[in-house]
Amino acid sequence: MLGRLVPMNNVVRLDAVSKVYGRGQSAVAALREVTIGIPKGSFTAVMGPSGSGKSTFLHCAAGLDRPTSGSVRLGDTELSAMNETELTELRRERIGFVFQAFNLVPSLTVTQNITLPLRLAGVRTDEAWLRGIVERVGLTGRTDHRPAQLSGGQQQRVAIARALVARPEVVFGDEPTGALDMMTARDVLALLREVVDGLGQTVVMVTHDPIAASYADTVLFLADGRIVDSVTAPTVDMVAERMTRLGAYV
Ligand SMILES: Nc1ncnc2c1ncn2[C@@H]1O[C@H](COP(=O)(O)OP(=O)(O)OP(=O)(O)O)[C@@H](O)[C@H]1O
Repeated sequence: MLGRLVPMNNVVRLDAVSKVYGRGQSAVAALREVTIGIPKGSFTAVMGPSGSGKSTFLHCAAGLDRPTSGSVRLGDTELSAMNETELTELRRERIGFVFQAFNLVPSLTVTQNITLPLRLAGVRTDEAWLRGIVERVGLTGRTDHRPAQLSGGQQQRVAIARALVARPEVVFGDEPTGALDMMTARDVLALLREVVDGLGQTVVMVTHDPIAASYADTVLFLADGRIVDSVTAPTVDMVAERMTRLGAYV
């Protein structure tokens, strides 16, 4: 049924990925044989009831955690074969992250926060690219400010710029609008949409919010560790209806 979601140009591919936490009687199967491809230049939202495996999916797909079995590939790179140092390097150089808590360094300016991943990787900043990113996220004129001088939405824009600065193959978001009020959240979601449409970036975002999910091209629904449904060109109502059917709001 999900075959049409797995074309050849996948940036990320999970094959039969399972994740079991703990052992014996206390073992919890958080993911069960999940197979999915994330096409290049797509915006994917991952939804599901609490405990359905969303965070585990994101962590396995992004090389933050290892599956118990199965394969995770970023481009042609098989992640399960990598050691911790290699995974750290891969995350730094090839993956962008945007979290609910913006995770900015308070003592650094906007520009210094954005370019931090490059400095950690020992890579020179491409000034023209940086200017373009800063402009795209709407922070021109704020580059010397510190995080405390910015609103929540502006801080998340810094985090998005930081996620984009190394030209990653994919950006993973874990509830990126979870800490924002609705209006600000919509601005940030529109920015993520624009990053996909304008830069061809691939974005995968875990969210509880049907409005947030409606900005994506495809919504994947997890239940009990499995992808049980997907919706393309989602509307808020379609997403809310699916979530209700999965028992998320009852
Ligand atoms: N470190 C862990 N040790 C043991 N069990 C865990 C661990 N992390 C997650 N789990 C269990 O795995 C299952 C999936 O958890 P996960 O956090 O991926 O779900 P989720 O959909 O992200 O939930 P939520 O929406 O509440 O954040 C749950 O049953 C959870 O209790």
